[in-house]
Amino acid sequence: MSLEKVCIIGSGNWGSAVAKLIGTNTQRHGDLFESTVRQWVFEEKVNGENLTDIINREHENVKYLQGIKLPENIVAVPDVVESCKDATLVVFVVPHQFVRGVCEKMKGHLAPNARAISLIKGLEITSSGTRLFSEEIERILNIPCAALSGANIADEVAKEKFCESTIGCPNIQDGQIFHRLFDTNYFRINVIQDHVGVQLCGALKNVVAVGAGFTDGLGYGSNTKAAIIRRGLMEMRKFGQMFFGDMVQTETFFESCGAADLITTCSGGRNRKVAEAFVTTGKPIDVLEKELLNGQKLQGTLTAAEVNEFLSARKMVAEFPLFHTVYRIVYENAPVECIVRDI
Ligand SMILES: NC(=O)c1ccc[n+]([C@@H]2O[C@H](COP(=O)([O-])OP(=O)(O)OC[C@H]3O[C@@H](n4cnc5c(N)ncnc54)[C@H](O)[C@@H]3O)[C@@H](O)[C@H]2O)c1
Ligand SMILES: O=P(O)(O)OC[C@H](O)CO
Repeated sequence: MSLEKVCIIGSGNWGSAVAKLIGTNTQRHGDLFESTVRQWVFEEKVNGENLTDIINREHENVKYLQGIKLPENIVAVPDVVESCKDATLVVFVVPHQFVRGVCEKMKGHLAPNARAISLIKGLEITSSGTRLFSEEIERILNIPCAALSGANIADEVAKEKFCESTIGCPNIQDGQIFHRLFDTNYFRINVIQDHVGVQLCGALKNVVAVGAGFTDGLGYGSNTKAAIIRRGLMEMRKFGQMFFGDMVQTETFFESCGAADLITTCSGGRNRKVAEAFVTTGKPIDVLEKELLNGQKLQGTLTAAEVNEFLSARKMVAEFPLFHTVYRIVYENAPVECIVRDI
């Protein structure tokens, strides 16, 4: 049996933490994976030097995951085609707004038996419909795509603080391979078959996190946060039931990708942090994203707009008061107090 050749598409905060996991596991499971893992890095200058050169020399992504050493078998590559050439396992971990452009460039360069896994927390949503990123990747690259999502703040995972994560993979054999690619004693994976539910949870929790950040900005306490989390969970499940029907299992909301991710993202995530600052400083979201995140990308406000466009087109915003209120506060100058008054 030939060894799986892994590539990672993306190198932000999560992409870098995941590179550490994957680099360790490809060395540990030499019976299954080639050791060398190429990682596509969106090239940029850091102190006048290419980020890829720094990563390959220092074995550290000094911009997106400072202070964490990456295994030496992780090789940063600035050209996306070169990074994915003949890969059999492709890990997608880019902010959701960049997925389509990157996939288009990769067409025709993967191994014929390639499979992918999406770690992206977002949905491709327009007024005409909603598409999961696994579907988008399958459509463009014509390969099957699983999903991984969980209560996983990148900095904590990189510091090896115990957590869990969920892989949704319809193909049981591929699920076992992805399990070996990601699972460690501090990053425990549960594999389920519901890759649709896993991705819905990962995308929609970001909108809830923005709402939770608003309540922090208002100085409300844990009880309010718990109410936002509970309402958010209900709307996430309702969204799944209404638009994906039997493809989403209720049990998935009890996995790490569901309730657990809501708790962590509403406590320690970037969406929460920027939303809190939106209330306390009065600055626009895009300004705060630049000031507070050092190049990292906010997903929740964009997803709030996309979800709202989708629901509006179906005249269904009233059925999702939390999602709609987050949208109104960010994009329509609704008073931030609406986050409790209108849900
Ligand atoms: N950071 C976390 O804790 C975390 C945890 C779990 C899941 N996620 C999800 O993982 C996905 C990736 O997030 P991240 O945290 O790795 O990224 P990030 O927000 O930290 O970094 C942004 C990345 O986008 C790249 N970029 C900037 N402009 C680009 C362009 N025009 N084209 C392509 N790439 C460009 C940057 O180089 C950088 O690598 C997101 O969907 C996120 O929700 C993040
Ligand atoms: O920092 P956030 O808000 O993008 O959330 C990070 C992870 O998704 C938490 O699991």
